[in-house]
Amino acid sequence: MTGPPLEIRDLRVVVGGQVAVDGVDLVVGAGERWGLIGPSGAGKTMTASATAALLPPGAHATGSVLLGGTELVGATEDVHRRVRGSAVTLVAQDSATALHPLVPVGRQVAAPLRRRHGLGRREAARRADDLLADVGLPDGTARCRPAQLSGGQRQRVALAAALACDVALLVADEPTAALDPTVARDLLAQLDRSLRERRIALLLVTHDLTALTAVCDHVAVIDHGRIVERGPVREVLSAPAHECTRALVDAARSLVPSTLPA
Ligand SMILES: Nc1ncnc2c1ncn2[C@@H]1O[C@H](COP(=O)(O)OP(=O)(O)OP(=O)(O)O)[C@@H](O)[C@H]1O
Repeated sequence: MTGPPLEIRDLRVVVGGQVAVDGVDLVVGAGERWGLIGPSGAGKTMTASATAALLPPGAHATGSVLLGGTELVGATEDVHRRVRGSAVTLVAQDSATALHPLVPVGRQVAAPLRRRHGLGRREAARRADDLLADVGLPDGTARCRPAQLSGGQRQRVALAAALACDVALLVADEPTAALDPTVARDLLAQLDRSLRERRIALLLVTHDLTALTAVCDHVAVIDHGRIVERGPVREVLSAPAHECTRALVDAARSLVPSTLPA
């Protein structure tokens, strides 16, 4: 890999005739954990989708998104397919729904290990067991089908599958939005540990400033498709300079007064 895990320059995304992302610049260095926050409709998901080579049909991107030196903007679907799972992987709010309902989850975690890393069946199964244990799932989980697991356990399986890809950058779009607060907190703690151990960089899209402070070291605030403020999480949240950031911090404080930096 050459260059940082992610380097976005002057990214513009037009979708449905609307400018969803309007000149975003963002560099995520090796092992850095960036949060992307902003009001609804600000362009967070479109930025994350462009980064994960997963823009919806009809969306048109210009500018540059370099993943470990590979340009995604204007690249063919072949290039996009190649970087997904080798340079970047996405965990979304509904990633668990992407699991096949009839296939034991161990085989689903093992699949990228076999496909991308060429491991044999036994070795891949052993690695999948390790990964499921690493994300805090009990022994025997590998044999379960998704319906036998809770929502939080299924999101952990999705995280294990993402870690199996051994990428430099994980993009997570509201990975805990569908979980209750306790389960969400545990999953975020797990995400934090897993990324630290592997030195994987993160781009986390979230509405939840508690999640942001739990996992990220840096934050970028996006409004109307533009980044309006960025910096270390504690600095930005304790002294927000832009009115959009102030509104997000005030709203979060009114809900959970004690969990944000003073
Ligand atoms: N598939 C689509 N077709 C047309 N317009 C879209 C599509 N997806 C998003 N948009 C528009 O692009 C803009 C940015 O959307 P995006 O989903 O990136 O916002 P967001 O910041 O993630 O919002 P939220 O926090 O509500 O998920 C919005 O104006 C939205 O209406």
